[in-house]
Amino acid sequence: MITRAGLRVAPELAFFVEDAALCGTGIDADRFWQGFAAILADLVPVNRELLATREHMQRQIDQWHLSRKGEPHDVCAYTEFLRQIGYLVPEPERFCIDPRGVDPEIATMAGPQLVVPALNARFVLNAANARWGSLYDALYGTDALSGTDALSGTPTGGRYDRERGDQVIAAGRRFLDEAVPLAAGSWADWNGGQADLRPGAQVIGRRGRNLFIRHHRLHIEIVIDPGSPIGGTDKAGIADIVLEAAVSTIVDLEDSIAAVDGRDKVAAYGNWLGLMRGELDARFDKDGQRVTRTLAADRRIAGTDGEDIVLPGRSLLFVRNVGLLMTNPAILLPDGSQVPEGIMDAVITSLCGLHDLKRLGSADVRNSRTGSIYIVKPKLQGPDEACFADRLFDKVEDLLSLDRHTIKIGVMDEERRTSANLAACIAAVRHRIVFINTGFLDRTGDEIHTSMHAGPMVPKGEMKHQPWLDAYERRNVAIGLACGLDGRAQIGKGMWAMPDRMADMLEAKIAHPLSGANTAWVPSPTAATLHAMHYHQVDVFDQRVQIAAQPALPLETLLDIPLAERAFASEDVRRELDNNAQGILGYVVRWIDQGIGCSKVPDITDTALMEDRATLRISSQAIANWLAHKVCSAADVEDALQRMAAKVDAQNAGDPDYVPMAGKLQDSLAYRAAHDLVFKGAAQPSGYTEPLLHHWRLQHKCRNQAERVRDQSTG
Ligand SMILES: CC(=O)SCCNC(=O)CCNC(=O)[C@H](O)C(C)(C)COP(=O)(O)OP(=O)(O)OC[C@H]1O[C@@H](n2cnc3c(N)ncnc32)[C@H](O)[C@@H]1OP(=O)(O)O
Ligand SMILES: O=CC(=O)O
Ligand SMILES: [Mg+2]
Repeated sequence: MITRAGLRVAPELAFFVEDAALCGTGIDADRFWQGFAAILADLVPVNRELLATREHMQRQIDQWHLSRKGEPHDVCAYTEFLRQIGYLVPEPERFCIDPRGVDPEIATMAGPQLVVPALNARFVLNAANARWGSLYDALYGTDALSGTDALSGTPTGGRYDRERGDQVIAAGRRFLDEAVPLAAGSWADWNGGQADLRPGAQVIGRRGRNLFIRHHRLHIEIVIDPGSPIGGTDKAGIADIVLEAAVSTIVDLEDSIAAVDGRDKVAAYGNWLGLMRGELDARFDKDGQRVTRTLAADRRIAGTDGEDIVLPGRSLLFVRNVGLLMTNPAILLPDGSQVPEGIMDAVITSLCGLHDLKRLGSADVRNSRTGSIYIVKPKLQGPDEACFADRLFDKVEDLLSLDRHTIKIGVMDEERRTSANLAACIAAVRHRIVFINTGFLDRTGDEIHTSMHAGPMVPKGEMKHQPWLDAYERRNVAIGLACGLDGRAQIGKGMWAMPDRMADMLEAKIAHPLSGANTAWVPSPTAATLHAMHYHQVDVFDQRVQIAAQPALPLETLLDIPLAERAFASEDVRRELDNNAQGILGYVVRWIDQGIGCSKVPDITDTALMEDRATLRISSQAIANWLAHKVCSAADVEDALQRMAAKVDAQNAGDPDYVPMAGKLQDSLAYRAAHDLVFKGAAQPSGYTEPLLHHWRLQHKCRNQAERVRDQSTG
């Protein structure tokens, strides 16, 4: 560690800050470190107090339930109790948010939001470029059409399947007929000439022969290339239909990555800096070819009125910082304790954002056109924590000489205390808020943890149908609208966590724009392209007029605890335990052994599920809850973990880097991490998985390092 302004800083972080992030900003390194140290001196005690408040409230809630064991749940008394302990705060007076300089992608457009783990430059670049996506590729390469066209699954062979291709082309035409119909006739009969559209959509111009259409503020590019293999088979020469897709993207430093020390943090910050400078690139081999991926250029088109039009080539980028809980050894404070990671993230990701605002990198690539830095803040619990984030961002702005409220905040509504006090949370950041998003995965984990001692919860799969969840989703939109987010900020919905089930997504995820959300999360660029179709089917801004007129669901429904009001058959218990244990092990083994924070983990039926720390929180809390209420015994859980370790080993048999767990469970740090997550789950702060994951990942790094040293010394 090297010393800077009384802080001991990991050398790689100090060098990153001084040799890269500060370069060209005009901020002197000494001034930066002094300012950073002053922020820490001011805010670390507040951060700690807020965490202590969480613990104190949780203990009171636990006590409430324990002292009423066996009694029916009294919602009125419970709500009153939550008010008394300050868990519920008074509703603020009516107000309207007023962030300034918000990009249209956030304020006035409706479209998919992609999330991408920050540590993977190849994916990060792909995400930034996912503003435009080929509809033909998305329909051809997935199971998207299996519902309507009886296309079986995804294509297998490498050769073009003409029959499948024809069905994709027909589906593309159907989409155009529905979204942007011609004044007369069908797109299937269009010959490539002039396109007269029905009111609601406009042809805005051409790029070469390609036609650009605007509808619901989103663009569609009809690619005309009769010389291409696909265009050559088409009477209008249409080679593709390209949709404006991932309107915004979240570059994630939180639940989808494993960053436990200075080295990991610098890798993530480095990718964010590369994006903010417009200079990030990635070189890799794909299908036997060397590929260099860089950021896409904007699309310049000749407008129908003779003026040139520039359409953004890249998704508008947010960066998700971590929350208040974790500390990181990248910086040690004067008292020897670790830096709160969320404070470090705010300072350094904003410093990187300065490169975009000051245009210090590529001259052609810009993120925010309105001069904002967009930070997503996860897992905030209640208005005091939202206030804390506001204060932190004020201080970062002062450190970086930015105008007040340049740094915008996206508030994840994913903890129960935030959902229950959402208007007050929004009020606390009213001058800089640019989104609320229902992160239902974390929210489900918190639902279980908060009421851990109220009784056994319903199985994981039933959570989605519980009254609290409907109340949570609908109240979020209603409160967002009442606080003036319409036209000023995003109201967003959660992740589609089955990346390979695109037909199901097409059927289900239209519910998000229908609910009044102007964005919703998707796991991949392909999913973004397919989900973009929903925003052509639904005019979210019209939809909101009806939603705002509906009566709001009461707070009591939100606070309804999803208790299982029945006994479970032993085979149901076993199935649920197996399912959770398998998901936990499948995810954790990659996290601990390989540092992979988000992956497709096959579930017990071999359906690939996107697993991240939030889904792990649910599975581990679900088992911890059933253990606490003796729905299952410790022996049942041990048995499930052991059997599932063998199953996970088999599922990973093709991975050359995989180290099997079965047969040497106690030697496997990953297995021990999974074991702790369950058996120590009830005692984890807010049921979070980070403390144990970080602990075991650091152990793994130490073990690897020790082995390397031993190998070197033995020659
Ligand atoms: C609760 C929450 O917090 S949700 C938010 C956190 N979750 C996420 O961030 C999930 C983001 N998604 C992902 O990380 C990935 O899609 C995964 C891990 C789920 C699946 O990854 P893989 O198994 O590698 O996907 P798959 O093999 O189907 O596709 C890989 C291709 O798709 C691209 N891709 C997949 N996901 C993404 C993404 N999120 N962003 C950009 N590109 C992506 C890759 O770049 C790759 O293409 P390339 O070869 O041209 O580079
Ligand atoms: O962050 C998203 C969630 O669902 O949790
Ligand atoms: Mg979350």
